[in-house]
Amino acid sequence: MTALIHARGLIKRFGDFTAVDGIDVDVQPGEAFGFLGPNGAGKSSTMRMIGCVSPPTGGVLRILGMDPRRDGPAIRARLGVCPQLDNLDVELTVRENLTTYARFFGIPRPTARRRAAELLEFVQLTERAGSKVEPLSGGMKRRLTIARALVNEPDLVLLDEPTTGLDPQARHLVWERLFRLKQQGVTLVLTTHYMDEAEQLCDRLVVMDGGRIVAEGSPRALIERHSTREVVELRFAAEDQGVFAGKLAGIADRTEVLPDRVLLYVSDGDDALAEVHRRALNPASALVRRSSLEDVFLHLTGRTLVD
Ligand SMILES: Nc1ncnc2c1ncn2[C@@H]1O[C@H](COP(=O)(O)OP(=O)(O)OP(=O)(O)O)[C@@H](O)[C@H]1O
Repeated sequence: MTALIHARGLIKRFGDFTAVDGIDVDVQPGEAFGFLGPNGAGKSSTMRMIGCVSPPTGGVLRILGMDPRRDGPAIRARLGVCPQLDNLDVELTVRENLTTYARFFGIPRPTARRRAAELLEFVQLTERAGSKVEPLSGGMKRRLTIARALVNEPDLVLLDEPTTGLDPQARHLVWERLFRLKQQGVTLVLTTHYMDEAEQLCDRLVVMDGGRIVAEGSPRALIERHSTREVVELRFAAEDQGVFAGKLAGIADRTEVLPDRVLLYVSDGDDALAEVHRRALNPASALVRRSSLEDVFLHLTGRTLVD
């Protein structure tokens, strides 16, 4: 099977600054693939190269088997792009945003109208079809941007931080729609700094930090490889944090002391918490949870994903 995205040693520099530092990526048809990393990791710079709007400084990049340096327009015609900031046309109605965009791809008017109706139904905006974009909520605008990205029936959909800035309810609605697309076999490539988004949506992902890929795999495989089954999160009064952290030795496979909490990486959280209590340490709060991609990131980089 030919990879829809094939990158080897891909580099993006801005002057002396290297934003993407030699990454290797392959995305197969039907996959939901993610770039997970904190702000500044190089995710958007990578997406912009994949979207053929920013030329690579070095390395190999093939999109849909073509070379962005040579075949940019042909590639772009087969991509659906949902940029980080909504760039909808506020002068137009919701429906017109789709039909006008369809015209850029040379889609005949009747087809554009039919497709717009289907897509508005899909993103649950049919009732707003005739209204202007401005009064829509952030979640509605994002859903419209996703609908717009689907107008040309793309082979590959690129989503740059699809739920950044949305409230939890709006995020879930976007996730639900993206999940539907994934089920339909649409290839999705997304960037995110939300580990729950990556866990929910991505079949496979790369963790990026400082322009490099620091780990690659399915969310489950990454957690199994780089974390323990459970985590105990302990919070102590600020003045006690250092003292207590010293008394936790030997309880966990690994202990992380963060400014606001101590994390114990263990196979059995309840056992570990019982031992904390046996040592007469009284945290202000204690939580046992499963390991997440946040823990993977912390382990690999020594930093939290969202600061
Ligand atoms: N046009 C540019 N000129 C100079 N530096 C840039 C440019 N675009 C991005 N950068 C820098 O490259 C680095 C990576 O940026 P990028 O936007 O790719 O990161 P990101 O992982 O997508 O983070 P974010 O979530 O903030 O978008 C950052 O340090 C950024 O300041």
